[in-house]
Amino acid sequence: MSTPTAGTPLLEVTDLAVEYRNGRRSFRAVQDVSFTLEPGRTLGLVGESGSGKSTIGRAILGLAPVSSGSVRFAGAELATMKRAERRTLSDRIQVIFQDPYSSLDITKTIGYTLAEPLNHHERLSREQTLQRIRAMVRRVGLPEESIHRYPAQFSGGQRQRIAIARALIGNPTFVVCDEPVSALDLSIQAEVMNLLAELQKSMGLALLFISHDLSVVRHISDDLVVLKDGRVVEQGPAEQIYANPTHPYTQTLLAASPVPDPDAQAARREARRAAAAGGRPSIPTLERI
Ligand SMILES: Nc1ncnc2c1ncn2[C@@H]1O[C@H](COP(=O)(O)OP(=O)(O)OP(=O)(O)O)[C@@H](O)[C@H]1O
Repeated sequence: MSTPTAGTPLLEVTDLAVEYRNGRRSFRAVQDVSFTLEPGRTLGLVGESGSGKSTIGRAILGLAPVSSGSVRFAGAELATMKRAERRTLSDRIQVIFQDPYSSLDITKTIGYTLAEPLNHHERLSREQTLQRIRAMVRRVGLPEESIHRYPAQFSGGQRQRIAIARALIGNPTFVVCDEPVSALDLSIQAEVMNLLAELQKSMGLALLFISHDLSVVRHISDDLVVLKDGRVVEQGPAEQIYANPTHPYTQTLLAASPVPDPDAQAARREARRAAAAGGRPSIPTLERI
């Protein structure tokens, strides 16, 4: 499998349709969805509850039934890929879910949880494994001694940091982030989003960032796909869509975004200046802007 270079899509979703079957009944949750994601970029996938966002994320991960269309990752067709072959990609494709408990084994120490992906894919000595784990734990802003503790001994925000560490320790190129901050308090959401934005940049990750909340994806997304009832209603560069949403549904979603706050607006202007100067803006606060 080739490694794409900048300008070449890492992920190419074309005319995707997903149909859930329950006995003789079937339900088409997603149809005619197409988008691309280049290495090192972030695509925000937004829409109301039930619009099909998680279904698309799961289809990419091989967890939802693709009925037609194509999902290509680094040139390989994922939609029809056998499970064993897909497993070989698990060091390159990772996922962060809303609820960190779903990706953390509560009976295992954090050190054990972080060692697992490394043991699967890399031949490291015990000392090298420990070094990688300690470095990753520090990188997500937790003390090194965290590796001896269990998930229940951490707050929700800290647990999400651990889930992020687990997803990233094997150096993936692409991460599906499915509502990763929705279950967290607003102030903690900002911290975790800043962490994700920093790691995305420093590790050159491509992110598919799923959220029902436009204000959450605003600062991190290069491009946006807006979904309604399983179909794309609008897509393009994020700044363009935020500045000039053309579809009434996007306008409604944006209008439903909470009322601007003067401090947050000033912070946003500052962030735009930073972006224009060449850097990706940090996310100063995630109050509803
Ligand atoms: N396993 C399933 N079987 C049948 N229908 C499903 C299944 N999973 C999801 N659906 C339906 O597919 C539609 C899209 O669901 P999906 O979870 O993808 O939406 P979403 O935009 O991620 O919403 P939410 O944020 O609430 O999860 C919904 O109508 C949902 O009820």
